[in-house]
Amino acid sequence: MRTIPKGALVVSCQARADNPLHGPVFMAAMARAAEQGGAGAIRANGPADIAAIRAVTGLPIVGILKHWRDGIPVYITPDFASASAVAAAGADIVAVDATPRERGGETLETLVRRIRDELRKPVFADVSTLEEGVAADAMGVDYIATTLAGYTDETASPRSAGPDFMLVEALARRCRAPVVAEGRFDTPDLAAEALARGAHAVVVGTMITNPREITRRFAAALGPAA
Ligand SMILES: CC(=O)N[C@H](C=O)[C@@H](O)[C@H](O)[C@H](O)COP(=O)(O)O
Repeated sequence: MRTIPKGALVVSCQARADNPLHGPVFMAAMARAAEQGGAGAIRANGPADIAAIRAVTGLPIVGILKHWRDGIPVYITPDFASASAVAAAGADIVAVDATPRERGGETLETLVRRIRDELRKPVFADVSTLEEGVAADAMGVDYIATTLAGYTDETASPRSAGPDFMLVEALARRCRAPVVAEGRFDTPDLAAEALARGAHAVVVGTMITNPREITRRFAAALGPAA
């Protein structure tokens, strides 16, 4: 069974439908580039991308299925059907939103149990607070990640510009499961600092796999061209 190695850089290869790099061909190429650059695992969204990435790499894949529904805040692998699709596509580990928000399906506890017992996959819990991480830990998840810090009503204001190091540290102190730092790790130094503060691994998405957003940041820094 593939697991996330200690100290690994996990590269998130995701591109939404409005992104010119959307689609399995581009995401598989991103994953190959990430592997060649030294990634220890890949995070990917949706069965098509996951299957294409599975075909080109032996790295562990943390799979999710983003599913937006009107009026329901939880969109990262919200239910067992999504988790099953992610596992069937070849993910080694299934990541789920582990906040206590309305999820429009089975309870988080049931979802975690079914992924472990029926799909026989480790569960990667995306949380936004220490309390959520501690609760997920008690449910027996295999990894706890800071993915949603800054993206829930409770944590969005004020959303810090950088990563939530306080949460990484607090989770690492309190939880049995390894803690993965994720969200706004925009420089190599920030990623290295996460490990020093107790993270088991670090997920980096935007700053490695989203050239449109990287370009925006450079363009904004330069200001309008004459
Ligand atoms: C909040 C949410 O939906 N996060 C998503 C989770 O899969 C992705 O859109 C992020 O890119 C990923 O977490 C990596 O973070 P960053 O791109 O900041 O390095």
